[in-house]
Amino acid sequence: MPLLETIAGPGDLRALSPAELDTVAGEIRELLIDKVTRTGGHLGPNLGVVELTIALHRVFDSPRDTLLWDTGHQSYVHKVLTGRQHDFDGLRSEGGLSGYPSRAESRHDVIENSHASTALSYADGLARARALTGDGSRAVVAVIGDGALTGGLAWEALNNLGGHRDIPVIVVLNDNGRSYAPTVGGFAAHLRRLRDPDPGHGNVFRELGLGYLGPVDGHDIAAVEDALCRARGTGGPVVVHVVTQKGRGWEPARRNDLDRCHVVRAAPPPGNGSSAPASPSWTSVFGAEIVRIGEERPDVVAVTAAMLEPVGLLEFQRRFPERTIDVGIAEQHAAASAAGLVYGGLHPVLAVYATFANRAFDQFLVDVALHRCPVTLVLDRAGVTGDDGPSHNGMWDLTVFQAVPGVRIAAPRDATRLRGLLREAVAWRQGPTVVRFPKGRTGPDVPAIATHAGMDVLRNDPGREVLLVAAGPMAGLALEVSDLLAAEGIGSTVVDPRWVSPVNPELVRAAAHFRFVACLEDNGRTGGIGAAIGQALGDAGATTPLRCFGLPQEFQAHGSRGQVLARCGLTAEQVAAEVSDGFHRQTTRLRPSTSGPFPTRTTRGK
Ligand SMILES: Cc1ncc(C[n+]2csc(CCOP(=O)(O)OP(=O)(O)O)c2C)c(N)n1
Ligand SMILES: CC(=O)[C@@H](O)[C@H](O)COP(=O)(O)O
Ligand SMILES: [Mg+2]
Repeated sequence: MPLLETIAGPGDLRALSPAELDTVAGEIRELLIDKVTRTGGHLGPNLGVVELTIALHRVFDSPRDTLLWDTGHQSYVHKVLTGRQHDFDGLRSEGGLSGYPSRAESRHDVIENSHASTALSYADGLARARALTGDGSRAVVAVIGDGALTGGLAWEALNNLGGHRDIPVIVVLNDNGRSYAPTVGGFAAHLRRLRDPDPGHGNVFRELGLGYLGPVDGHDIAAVEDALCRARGTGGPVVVHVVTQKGRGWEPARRNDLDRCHVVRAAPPPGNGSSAPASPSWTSVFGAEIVRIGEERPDVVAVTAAMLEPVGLLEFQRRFPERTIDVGIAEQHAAASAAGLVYGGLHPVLAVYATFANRAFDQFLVDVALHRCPVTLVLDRAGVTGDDGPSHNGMWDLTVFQAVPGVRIAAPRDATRLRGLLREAVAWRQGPTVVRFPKGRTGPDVPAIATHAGMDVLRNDPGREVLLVAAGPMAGLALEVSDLLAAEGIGSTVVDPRWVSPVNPELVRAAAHFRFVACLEDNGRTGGIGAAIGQALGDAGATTPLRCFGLPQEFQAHGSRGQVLARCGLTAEQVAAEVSDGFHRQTTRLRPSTSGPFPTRTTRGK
């Protein structure tokens, strides 16, 4: 029986000999490689923290002591050691193991979100609380990667931690030299020097008021344990600099110089050798078009926040290395520096995942939009992403960026529209633009039968019964809904605004002529496109009822994109049923009625 089978919880690690610990480490790697290559997930990062996590759980007594994982994508080993080793067949599947820490799964888990650079702030707050409540004997340990440490929020926390030398926090810097690609910037260079110790090493942290221990070989369990015990003994804020190898122990990762298998995709289900040629990914369509634009526009520069390949900028960097900027995991800096790039005469195209743009809202608002900077923000993974869990869904960008004065937001419905709208966005010099598209493949093009005032008409019903407004790739869903409505005798017109914000006044004018309007979007309903259209209809004095179909303003547990959309009522059948019901109720309301909704006279005695 594998020795790992005897590990029901962290306490079982403490009785093992060094040789047995090495055996357990090997068995964990085998488990992760076997399971994650099938389910998909963050295999590289987790193979790099096997020994580190074993050492952490031997030195600290979780959950009495608290282990915080920054970004959380590297917490699989932690899950294996805290009673969940048999749950990995369901990793990232609906109802199965989350790809990130989850309080619902275990009392050993704390930070559930997947947004980088927040754990040190959590640790600072928790340690202060423990000091104030007399709970200071419970250790607070935060594991943060060298990539996450390029995020500004982490330095805000370090500044605070260094300012309170009597509050113990153990910062475990998991330094594998990479985000996806090798980490960038001056601090990354400093870490590289630290990895080759010299007399002056660790002084940055000491200057900041934190202790420094390291560099420690992160694959030597005894050495890591010794450093963690010494760190605990300092009684104050201290950094334990652990040097690890991302993807350690797996040959495909060792050979992968792009990202050490940061994320591996789920193996295709058996017998799924689909013959139909897959359509291109949204990301690849963007990546190819921005290169063509780069050839025509020497003022266009591409900016990434440590995700060059994931956002499709690898070829742009190969072609225009001097016009490609990787700022590290620093979306706020990216947005503010984009304003500087504009002031210097350039047109930045900042490509990030939609959910990560949330943290750059203020810079986009007052550094970019206030100055009417022509920055183009390209939001990949806009809408439901699904298996990466609630903090990864791109369900806030339309809400957040519609609030920015002067911004224009485009939502392409297919590859052809993405190419065209990206060009329109980069050609727009009067202010910021946003182009958003989802994760996955574009699917076939959805042709327009007509265009009107910049909008594409995809289906036209002269009866003016129902108007379906589809934002971006919801066009496909809208056409399916239209078919279902037609089957029950309800005519519908389908329109793709292309530029979804600000609301096209021609859309408002046309909508007022229909008996029922429905808007379909892959964003939260609060402050979404539907809400904006409703506001515009009201402002225009139109009385046409509007139904907004979007994501409920809730955190959506992980699952496939299709499962989450169905959970949110965004299937053709669900939408068509609601539209039909609303339409018929409206029709009933429109019939001349003998009595309004309120009694015409007070009935005596009742
Ligand atoms: C705010 C934010 N931006 C981008 C990402 C995407 N992302 C996830 S992990 C990662 C790299 C993290 O590198 P590091 O912290 O060194 O951890 P490692 O994977 O090397 O263990 C990035 C950029 C994110 N999760 N959060
Ligand atoms: C942890 C993190 O934020 C990224 O690694 C993200 O999970 C990648 O998402 P995709 O798999 O959609 O590229
Ligand atoms: Mg790293």
